[in-house]
Order: sequence, then C-alpha cells, then structure tokens
Amino acid sequence: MSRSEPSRWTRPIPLIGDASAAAERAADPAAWAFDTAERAAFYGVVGARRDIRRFRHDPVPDDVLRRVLEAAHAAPSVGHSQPWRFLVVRDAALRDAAALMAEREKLAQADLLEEERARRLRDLSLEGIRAAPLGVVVCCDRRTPAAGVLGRATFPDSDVWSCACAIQNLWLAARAEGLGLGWVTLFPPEELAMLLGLPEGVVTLGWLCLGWPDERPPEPGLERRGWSSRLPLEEVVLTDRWPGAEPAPPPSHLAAPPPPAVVAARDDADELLAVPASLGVLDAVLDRILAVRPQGLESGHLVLAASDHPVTRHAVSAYPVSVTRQILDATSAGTSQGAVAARAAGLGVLAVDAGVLPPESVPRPPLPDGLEEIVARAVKAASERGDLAQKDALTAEGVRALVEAGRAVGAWTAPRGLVVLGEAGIGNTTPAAALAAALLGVPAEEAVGLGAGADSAMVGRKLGVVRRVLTRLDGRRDPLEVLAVAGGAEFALLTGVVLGAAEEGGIVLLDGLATSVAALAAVRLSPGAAAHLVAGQRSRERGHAPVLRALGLEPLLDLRLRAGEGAGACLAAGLVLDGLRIRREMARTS
Ligand SMILES: Cc1cc2ncn([C@H]3O[C@H](COP(=O)(O)O)[C@@H](O)[C@H]3O)c2cc1C
Ligand SMILES: O=C(O)c1cccnc1
Repeated sequence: MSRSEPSRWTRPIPLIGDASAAAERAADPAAWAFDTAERAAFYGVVGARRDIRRFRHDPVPDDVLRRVLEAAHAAPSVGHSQPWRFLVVRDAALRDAAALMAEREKLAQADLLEEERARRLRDLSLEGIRAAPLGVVVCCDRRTPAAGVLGRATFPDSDVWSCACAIQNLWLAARAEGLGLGWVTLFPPEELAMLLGLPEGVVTLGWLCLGWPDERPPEPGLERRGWSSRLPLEEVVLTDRWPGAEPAPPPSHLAAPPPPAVVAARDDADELLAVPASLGVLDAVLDRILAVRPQGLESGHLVLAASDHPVTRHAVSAYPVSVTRQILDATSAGTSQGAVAARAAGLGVLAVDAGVLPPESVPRPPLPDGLEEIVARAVKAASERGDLAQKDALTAEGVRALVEAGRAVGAWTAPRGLVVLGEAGIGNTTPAAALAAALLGVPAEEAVGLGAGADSAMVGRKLGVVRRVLTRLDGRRDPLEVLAVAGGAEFALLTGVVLGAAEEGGIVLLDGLATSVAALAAVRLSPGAAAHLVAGQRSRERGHAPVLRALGLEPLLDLRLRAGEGAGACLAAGLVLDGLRIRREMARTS
C-alpha cells in the first residue's frame, strides 16, 4: 500500500479550551506556575489572614465588595453545584438582633466550660457583628437531592464543604484588599435561619463580619491569647496510612502500570490528527492497553476452557450435559460460534479441556509447548467434583492445580498477543452466579440469571442451589476457597490464565459472566491484575453488570449476548485490534 503523506502534520490547535500540547506539558510540567513574585504575594496573603474582631465604621466601597464576593463565587463546588448563597446584611437592626443572639449563646456555652476556658470565651469579642458595616451570611441551599449532584451521593455533606471553600476564598480576597473578616458560628443555627427568613432546606455556615479592620494582628488572636497554638506541620501531615493502623497487606507482585507509562500513552495519543478521545470508550481502552503494553498488539488467542458440572443433576440448565462435549468438539473443528468469531478477529484458538465427558469424537489439537500435559495433570488432580448444593465443586488441591495450569496457559499466551477468554460448560451459569454472589457479597437474586434459556421454575432451582452454596460459605471471601466451594474447573483455570497473563504483562479480554467472575477472583488474589483487564462486552446474564462494576470496567459492547464460548470477547477483540491499528497507522502531528 502506498500512501503519500507529509512526514509530519501540524498539530490542530483548538480555538477554545486547553490549547496546550502533551509535548509542551512533558517538556516542562511546572510551566503552569505563577512567577516567583506572584507566588510570594499569594503565600503572603495566606499567611496574613486573620480572624478580625474589631472593625471601623467606614463603609466598604461597592466595587471592593463585589470583588471579594466574586472570589467567593469562584470557589470549587461539588459537581459544580454552586450551592452557596451570600446574604449581605446591611440592616443595623438585623445586625443588632444577630449580635444579641450570639452574646446569649456565648454566655450559655461559657456556663458549660471550666472556669479558665469560660473566662476566655466570655472575653471573646462579638462586637464585630454590630461594628462591621456588613454581615455576610453564607447559606447552603441543600434542597437539591444529593444523588443528583456528581460527587455528592457518597459524601452528602460535600455541598456544605463547598460553601466553606467559598468562605475561605472570600476571606483571602478580603485580606488581599485590606478588609477584615471575622467568622462567627456562636449561633443556634435554627434561630439564625429564622432571623433571616431562610426557607426549609437552606442552612447557614454562620455569620461573617466584614469591614475595614480596627486591628492588624501579626498572629492569630486565639494563639496570642494562649487559647491554642499552631501545630507543627509534621504533626498534621501523615504518610500513606494512619499511624498504628493495621500493617498493609503484603504488596502483590503484580502492579498497575507505572504512572509514567500511563502518561506516555496519553502523550502519544495527543499527537494523533484526531479529536482527543474521539473513539470514546474504545480510546479509553486503547490508552489502558498501551500503558500496560507500549509496543501494542497485533493478534492474539481465544483461550476457551470447558468443563462439565455435576450441578446439572439439579436441573439448572435448559440443555443436556452432552452439549458441552459438542461445543468443545466444534471448537476443535473450528466451527463453534466462539472458534469462528476468533478466526474472524484473526485470533488463534486454544481449546482447553478442563474435564468434559465423554472423550472427544473430533481430535482436539493439543495445546502447545507442554501445556497439554500441565493441564491434563491438573485436571486429574481436580477430578473430585461436587454438585454445589451438597458438596463443594472442587477440592482445595484441585483449585490450586487448575489455577497453576491456567497460569502456565496465560504465561504462554500473553507474549503472543491478546488473551481472549471463553468458556463452555452446560450448567455453568449457576456456579458463575454463586461465585459472583460470594465474591461481591450480594444475595443470590442479584446474581442468578437465565443462562442459556431457563424458565422461572429453573431460575427458582438455580436460586436454591446458590443460596445453599452461600450458606455453606458463611461469608468466607477467600478467592481460592470461594472457587472450591462455589466454582468449577473452567473458573479456576481461567483465574489462573488471568494471573499468568498479567504476570507476563499481557492484556486479557473478558467475555460474559463466567469469564468475568474468574477475573474477579484473580483480582481479589492479586489486585494489580485489574490493570490488565478489558471488558469485551456486557452480556444479558444478571450478575454480569455488578461484576464488571466491581472490576471497575466499562464494556466495549452491549449487545445483550447470551453466547458464552468467548464469542462476544472475540467481537470486541476485532474492535480492539482495529483500534490499535488506527493508532499505529493514522496521521500524527507535531
Ligand atoms: C448449544 C449451546 C452452545 C453454547 N455455547 C455456550 N453456551 C453457554 O451456555 C452454557 C451456560 O448456560 P446454562 O448455565 O444455562 O447451561 C455454557 O456452556 C455457556 O458457554 C452454550 C449453550 C448451548 C445450549
Ligand atoms: O453471560 C454469559 O456469558 C452467558 C450467558 C448465558 C449463557 N452463557 C453465557
């Protein structure tokens, strides 16, 4: 293919927004700083901010007031919600009433203190409320439901913190202007709200006295009066974990990609002649892949693990057990849905028999480089199988052997490209649901789905089995134990594949629920594995979405598949390989 292109295209500079280039940012990460004198002025203001208690009567010019209020309004707020309202109180009668309220509260609180502290509190001057020409009451309008504001659902009080940030901005701006500010919170909040006529759902953060200061204290007043003193920085800055906290768990030998690799992948993407992140979810996935594997990927393998499941004796699948053998044989013949999808995406196929009866009728291409023997030994070690309801799916020894065999398969596959996971096993959506419920700590109903086509009576039986497994587990979450009690051979093997591939710096592409729970078990064993995972799709199976959420992964495709065999992951693999090719071959700018 001959392409004529200039050796380098010029970088399109956006006419709005951030015009900086990744190359500029890399050349001098500190270039966004203010100059030395400006920084000194800023720290000067921060260091000279004081809580002012004595004020002059001179009026504050409107333009100065506007500037400090603009600074307050420039504060950060949760989800950019701007929950603050600044009530500027000029009415002397209102200020008198507020001062009286604060004085009463001060005396009431002093009565509760021991004598020395009480005397100091009584000495605290609240005269500023009357004397300062302005009161600014910062109110927080809390009437927006927390769930509707980005970032507030988990920290419902972050709207009030935003208002505190506004107060700090106002305070620093006031100091820079030479104004004094005193923050008074000695109010019963409901009384202050009543005085100002605040509606239900609007709260105050106290009263700010604002005016020209009639004192210029070199250090904080409470410090000067010996109320307290500034702690040394070393006492308030801690490292990593709270002193005396439980020692951190031993670090997993797998680590997420180092930050420079993540930034390098982003820098590289910035050079493309394309709208930044134009490929959306795919671009985010490509960035993650290239952070782990800067050299990229051009092909890969579908690792399809298959196994029988004694749980089928409880009538939990709409299909006979013999179908598993058919899928595996069709995979060997290159004609199963998963095998064809793999071929279409340019992937090789490793069909792994983790315990399927009867013996094959189509000869299975043996696994390469001694993996066949490793897997066969593990399958033998894991020959004791259970029905989940009464007996654990596997023994602890069986799980260990299968994980280790999977690890060898992953380690072989990862250096050769994408590691695409697939599974086959009639009945396996029941253990998949049990694993999901156990690892996520959710009830059976949130994990059990229709599988290959259950009716409601069958779903009821699946629920019954999963509940019994969860009862037997009794809250235990150790991943290897969970795999033994609630899993099955292909799950343990695929968990190992994820670990082995991640240890080799590979990228693992997940399919449906079964492959994703196997990956979740791997991540619970070794959190660093998470950086190596890509969610190919979100399937229709009930428990799949919560498992992907727990893995922190956004799926590339959402086609309501219920295919298994890695078919969805292969479709996604095509997309990923195309995306990587686009990154490699498209025009770059400088
Ligand atoms: C013909 C056929 C081909 C499949 N290929 C994958 N599965 C998928 O369905 C099975 C799990 O669903 P359940 O738990 O309901 O049995 C697994 O083999 C899975 O890979 C298939 C299922 C069938 C019937
Ligand atoms: O979620 C899946 O991958 C799935 C669903 C139904 C049957 N087999 C697999």
